[in-house]
Amino acid sequence: MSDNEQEETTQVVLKEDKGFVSFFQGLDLTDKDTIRLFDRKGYYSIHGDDAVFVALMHFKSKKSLKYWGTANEMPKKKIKLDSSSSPPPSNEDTNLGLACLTIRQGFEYEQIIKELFEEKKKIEIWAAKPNRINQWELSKKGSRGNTQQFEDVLFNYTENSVMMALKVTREKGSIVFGIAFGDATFKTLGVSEFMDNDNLSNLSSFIMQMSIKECLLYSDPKNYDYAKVKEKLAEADIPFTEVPKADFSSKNAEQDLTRLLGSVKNNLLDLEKENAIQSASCLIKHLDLLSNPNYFGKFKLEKFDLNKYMKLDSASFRGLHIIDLKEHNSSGLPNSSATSTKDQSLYNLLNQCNTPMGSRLLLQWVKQPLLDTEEIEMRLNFVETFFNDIELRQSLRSNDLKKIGDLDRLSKKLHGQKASLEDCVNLYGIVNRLPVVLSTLNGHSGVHQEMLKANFIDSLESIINDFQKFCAMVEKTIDLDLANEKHEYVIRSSFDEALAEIQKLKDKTSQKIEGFRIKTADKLDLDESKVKLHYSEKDGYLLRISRKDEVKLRDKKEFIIYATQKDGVRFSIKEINNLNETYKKLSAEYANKQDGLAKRTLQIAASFVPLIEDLSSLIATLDVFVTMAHISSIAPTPFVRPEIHPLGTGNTVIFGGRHPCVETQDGVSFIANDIELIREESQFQIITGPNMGGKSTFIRQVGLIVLMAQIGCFVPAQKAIVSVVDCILSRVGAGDSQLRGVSTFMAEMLETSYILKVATKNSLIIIDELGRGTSTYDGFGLAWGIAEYICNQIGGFCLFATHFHELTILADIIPVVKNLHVSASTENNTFTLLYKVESGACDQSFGIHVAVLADFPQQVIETAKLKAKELESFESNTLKQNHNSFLEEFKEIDFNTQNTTESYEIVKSLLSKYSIDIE
Ligand SMILES: Nc1ncnc2c1ncn2[C@@H]1O[C@H](COP(=O)(O)OP(=O)(O)OP(=O)(O)O)[C@@H](O)[C@H]1O
Repeated sequence: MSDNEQEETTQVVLKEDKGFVSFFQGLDLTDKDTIRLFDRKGYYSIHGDDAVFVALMHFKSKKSLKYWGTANEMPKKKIKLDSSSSPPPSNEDTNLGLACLTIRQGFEYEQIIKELFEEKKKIEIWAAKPNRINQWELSKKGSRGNTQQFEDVLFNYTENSVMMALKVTREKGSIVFGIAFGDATFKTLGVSEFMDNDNLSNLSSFIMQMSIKECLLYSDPKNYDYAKVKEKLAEADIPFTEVPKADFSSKNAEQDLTRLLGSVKNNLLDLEKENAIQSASCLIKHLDLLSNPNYFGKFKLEKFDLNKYMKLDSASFRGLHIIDLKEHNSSGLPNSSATSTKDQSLYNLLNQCNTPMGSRLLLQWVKQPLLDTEEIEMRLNFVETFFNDIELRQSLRSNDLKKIGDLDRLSKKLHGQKASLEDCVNLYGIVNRLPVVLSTLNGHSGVHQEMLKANFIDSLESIINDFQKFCAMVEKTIDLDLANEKHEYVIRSSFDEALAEIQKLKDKTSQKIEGFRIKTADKLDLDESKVKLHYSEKDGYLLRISRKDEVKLRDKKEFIIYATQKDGVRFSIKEINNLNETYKKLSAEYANKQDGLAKRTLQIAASFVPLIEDLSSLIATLDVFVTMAHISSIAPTPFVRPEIHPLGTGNTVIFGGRHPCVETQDGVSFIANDIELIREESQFQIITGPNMGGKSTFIRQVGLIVLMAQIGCFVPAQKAIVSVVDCILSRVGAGDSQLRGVSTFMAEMLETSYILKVATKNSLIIIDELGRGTSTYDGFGLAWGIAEYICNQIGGFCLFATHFHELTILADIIPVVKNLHVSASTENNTFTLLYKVESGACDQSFGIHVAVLADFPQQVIETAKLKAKELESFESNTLKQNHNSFLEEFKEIDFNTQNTTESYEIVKSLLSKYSIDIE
C-alpha cells in the first residue's frame, strides 16, 4: 500500500466515545482468534488488540492507530492480550488507552477481510442497533472454512473454503475417520470414511488434497487417537474447534442431507457410513445450511476416493515445492524464505490459465495426481491435441477463452440473489461468444478429433442451445442499447405495458418542461440556445443561463434563483417546479416498477445457475488442457508426452530430464540429466557429489516429472517413461524444524520414521541429505541403515542424495542399489560444477579439493586426507550392526503417543543402548 493510500485511510477519524469503550470492554474478548469490526456505515472501526493486529498485518505499522484516553482513564476491565499473533504490548502501549483503527468500506475492507481469513482469524461484524446509542449486535460472522456471509467480498478468491467435520473412532484395532466436508459458497458436500495407519498419512493427504481450511473436531479427550489428530491438524496448520458429541448425531442427518442434495442425488449417498453421516449432521449444523431455503436441493455431492489419487503429504508439497504453502514463523509474519520469488512453485509455473475457473481447477489437479492410467492417458490426449494444433491453441488462448469472465462468481451472485442486471448482460455477452469457441474447436481435425467432439463440442453445443431461452429473455427485457452505449442497465420500457405507459407520461412531462424552456427564453429576450435545461436527482429540471445574462433575471419575482456557479445561474419558474413534482412522482413509480421487473428477470436468470455451472466446469477443463499444452510448448525446450505404465508395473526411465522451475530461472542454462529406475535392478539410486553440484535439483526434478505425468501434463524431458506411483514421499532438508521446537536430528528422524511406515513397494521415496543433523559417524550409520531398510523391506523407487561418500559401498552389497554422482571439473586448478549426473560413485573428495584451492595450509590438507581415509575404511561390522539394530527398534516407536520431549528421551536412550553418539 502506498503512503498516499495509507494517509487517506487515516483521514476517517472516529471521535473518542467513552460509551462505546465501555460497551467494547464489556464484550467477551477472550478468544484471541476473533477479530471484531464495527460497521459505522461507510467505514469500519476496530479496537484494542484487534486494531493492533490489523494495523500490523495490513499497514505493517502502528502509525494508523489512534488511542482513546489513557489506560488509567479506561474502565478497569482488562482486555486479554493476544500474545501469539502480535508482540506483547509495551508499557507505553498499554498507557496509551484503547487502540482504534478505522478502515474504509470497499477495497481496503475487502483486502483486510481476505488477509484475516488467510491469517486463520474468525471475523465478526457488529452493527449498531437501530435507535439505540452504543448498543451493537452481531450482524455477520465467518471463519476460514465458512465464508458464506462474506461471499460478496471474496468473489475473486481462487481457493475454496472447505470446512470438514471429523469423528475419530477405532474399528478392529484400526483408526477410522468419519468425515464430512463442504463448501457453502460452491455448494458442495461430501462424506468419506476411511481407515488410517498410526501416522495418519491418509488424513494428511486428505487435508492437503481436498484443500481443507478448517475443522470441527468431535470432542473426545479420552480417546487415545484424539490427541494425535489434534497434533496432525496443528501440523497441517488447520484451525479446529472442538465440538460436543451431541452435535454429531445421525438422528436427522439423512433427512437434512436429502434436503440439501435433493432426493435423486441422495441415492448416491452411502448411508452405511454411520460416522461420516454423523459428521455431516455436525457440518450442516455449524455451517447453518438449513436456515437458507435457497440451498435446498442445490448442493452437489462430492466424492473423495482415497484410492483415486496419489498420496501427498505436506512434507512432499514442501519438499517438491508443488504449491506455495504460506508458512509462518512464531511472530506470525510470513517467512521470507517462503515468499522468495526466485523459487517458484510448480503450480505457479503452470498457472497461466485464461479464466479464474481454470486456475481453480488446475490447483485441484496439481494437488490430486491420478492413479488410473486410463484417466491419465485421456488427459494426455487432450494436452497433446492442443500441443500439436498450434492454431487451435493460440486462438483459444488469445481470443476465445480470455473473454470469458468468472462464471463461478456469476453463478454465486445469481444464486445468492446478489446479482444485478449488469451481471445478466455480462452472462449474455459470454454466451454470445460461445459459438466462436465452438467453431474454433470444430476447426480441429487431428487424431483426437472424435474425443474432442464427445467431450467438448457436443456438450458445448447443447449448453449453447439451452442458453437460448436465457438470451431471448435478456434481449426482450433488458435495454441492451443503453447497456452498450452508456453502461446503464435497465428494463426495456417497451417490455411492460404499465412501464411503457409511465414512460410515455414521463416523456410528455419532459416535453412540457421543454416547452417552458423555450417560452422562458422568449420572455428573457434571449436566444433559445442560451437557456439550457439542467437535470439533477435533488432538484429535478432547472433552467440555466450564463452569468453574463444574469441581469435579465434581476427584480423579476417569477424567476426563482437556485444557485450561481461557474457554468451559470440555475433558476426555475413555478410551472416547471410543478412539472418537476409530477416528473419526480412518475420517476419513482417507474423505478419501482423497474425494480420489480428486474427482480423477476433476475429470478428467472437464477434458474440458469445449474447450466452456468456446467458451462463453468467445461470452460475450466478446456482452459486447463490448453494451458498445460501452452506451458509445455513455451518451455525453454518443449515438454514431451510421457509414456505411462500402470501402478506397480514397468520402470521409470527419464532421458534428458529437467527441473521445470529451475530451468526457467534467470541466468540458468540448465543441464539435462537421465535416470533409469529399473525394478529389481536399479530402483534405489544414491546420488553423491560436491555441494551445490545439483543433487537436490536432480532428485526433485524426478519427483516433479512423475507428479506432472500423473496430473496428465507433458513433462520436461527428452523422453519419459513413468511407472505410476501410489505416493511420493520426500524428506528434503531440515526445513522448519526449529519452528516446531524440535532438534534438526529429531525432525529428520520423525520424518524418516513416517516414510518407513507409509511407503509401499509402489511408492517413490526422495531423501535428501539425511543425517546432517548428527555427528558424521552416526549420520552415516543411520543413513546406511535406512537405505538398507528401504531396499530390503519396502522396495519401491528411491532417490537418495547424500554427502556421505562412503554410502556408495551399498551398491556392492545390495543388487538394486546403483550409484550416481554429479560431476565437477577440477582441471587447471579451477573448480567448475558441471551439473551432469553420471553413473558410478563420485571418485574425488571435492571438499579437500576446494580446501586446496582456497590455499589451506598443507598440514591441514594432509590431516583432512588422513581422516577421510579413516572414514572411508569405516566398515566395522559391529558398528553397522548396531545401527541396524537401532533402526529395527526405532521404526517400532510410535511417536504419536508421546510429546516431543518424551520422544526425544526415548530416541536418546535407544541411541545410547547402541552406543550411537549424536552430541
Ligand atoms: N542441472 C542443472 N543445470 C544447471 N544448473 C543447475 C542444475 N542443477 C542445479 N543447478 C544450479 O545449482 C544450484 C544448486 O543446486 P542444488 O541445490 O541441487 O545442489 P546440491 O548438490 O543439492 O547442493 P547441496 O549439497 O549444497 O545441498 C541450483 O540452485 C541451480 O541454480
